[in-house]
Amino acid sequence: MNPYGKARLRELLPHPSEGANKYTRGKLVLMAGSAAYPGAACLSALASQRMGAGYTEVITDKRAVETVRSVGPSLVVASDEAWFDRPPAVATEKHPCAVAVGSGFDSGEGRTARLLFCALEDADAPVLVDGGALGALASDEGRALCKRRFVEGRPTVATPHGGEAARLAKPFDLPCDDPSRLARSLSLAYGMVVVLKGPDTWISDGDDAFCMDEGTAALSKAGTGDVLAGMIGSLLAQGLDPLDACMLGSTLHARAGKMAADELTDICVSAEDVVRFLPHAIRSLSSEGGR
Ligand SMILES: NC(=O)C1=CN([C@@H]2O[C@H](COP(=O)(O)OP(=O)(O)OC[C@H]3O[C@@H](n4cnc5c(N)ncnc54)[C@H](OP(=O)(O)O)[C@@H]3O)[C@@H](O)[C@H]2O)[C@@H](O)CC1
Ligand SMILES: Nc1ncnc2c1ncn2[C@@H]1O[C@H](COP(=O)(O)OP(=O)(O)O)[C@@H](O)[C@H]1O
Repeated sequence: MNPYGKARLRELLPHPSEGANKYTRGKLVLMAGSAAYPGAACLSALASQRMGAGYTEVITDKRAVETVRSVGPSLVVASDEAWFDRPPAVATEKHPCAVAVGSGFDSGEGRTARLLFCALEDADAPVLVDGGALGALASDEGRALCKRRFVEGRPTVATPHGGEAARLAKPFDLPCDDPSRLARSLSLAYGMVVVLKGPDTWISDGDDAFCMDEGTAALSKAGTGDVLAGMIGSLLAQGLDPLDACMLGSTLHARAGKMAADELTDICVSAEDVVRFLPHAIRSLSSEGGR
């Protein structure tokens, strides 16, 4: 039975406590964007802020810095050149944090694997892997680092679409015809929580596989996956358990897409609209009755 009914999801909403400050609410270090795809970093960062993280710091290619800065003055933005000299992200009970890496990365660039491996190796905090970094996760070194994080109890989450999931499945020769089975087998093979995106989204921690089927084809537009990565990263940064963060983030993303389509038509919805309608999705979940 799926325990993620309305009541459970409502309980997971990360309302700030009375005495909260931006650090106690959680910091997402978002390693995203490239010269080719600066927009993905913008979408993920705006989604992270809307989803409640107290502090969203974007680490991006130096050629994308100004673009990302221009979408939101409250974003803290830095070039990835200084990344390797920084102290690693460490999550504590007082100051939760998470790292999201890969949305808008260019899989053809050498920096992609370097940044991913550095995040997987150093971060003593949940790490979400998305987009252009998923190919490097499937490499020998990526798989070994992921397994090590699992053994050490450091959570990793991956958010592949069907094409990216097939790349992750290849080194293990996993069959890709059944999404529920694929989400579960990828989770077990890598030691991570998997969000396998598609018309239905399958979420697995290796033990269970849950279907999130509240989406709409209006979401099938470039950038909506970058928004989802920012939302789930933000929830991880606020200290939610990885499976809870994936279920709540995916459901709110689907509902925001539906509410946007109700107002704008299923033709017109863009990734930016999903971010814009997120508050409506949160308000509707907060006020809904029922289990
Ligand atoms: N505004 C921006 O900056 C944006 C930046 N973005 C960034 O771009 C980077 C590259 O990401 P990407 O998804 O565009 O390309 P890639 O990883 O090569 O996969 C595409 C190939 O996989 C296959 N495929 C199979 N199933 C599939 C499915 N369900 N959904 C989609 N594809 C599926 C399909 O092949 P087919 O099966 O059709 O032969 C297809 O040819 C990444 O970092 C991302 O974050 C984007 O988010 C857009 C907005
Ligand atoms: N037909 C569909 N019905 C419901 N949701 C969909 C559909 N097509 C795509 N989506 C959702 O839209 C998002 C697309 O993510 P992704 O493929 O990574 O796009 P991008 O890389 O362009 O950001 C996912 O959350 C996916 O579940």
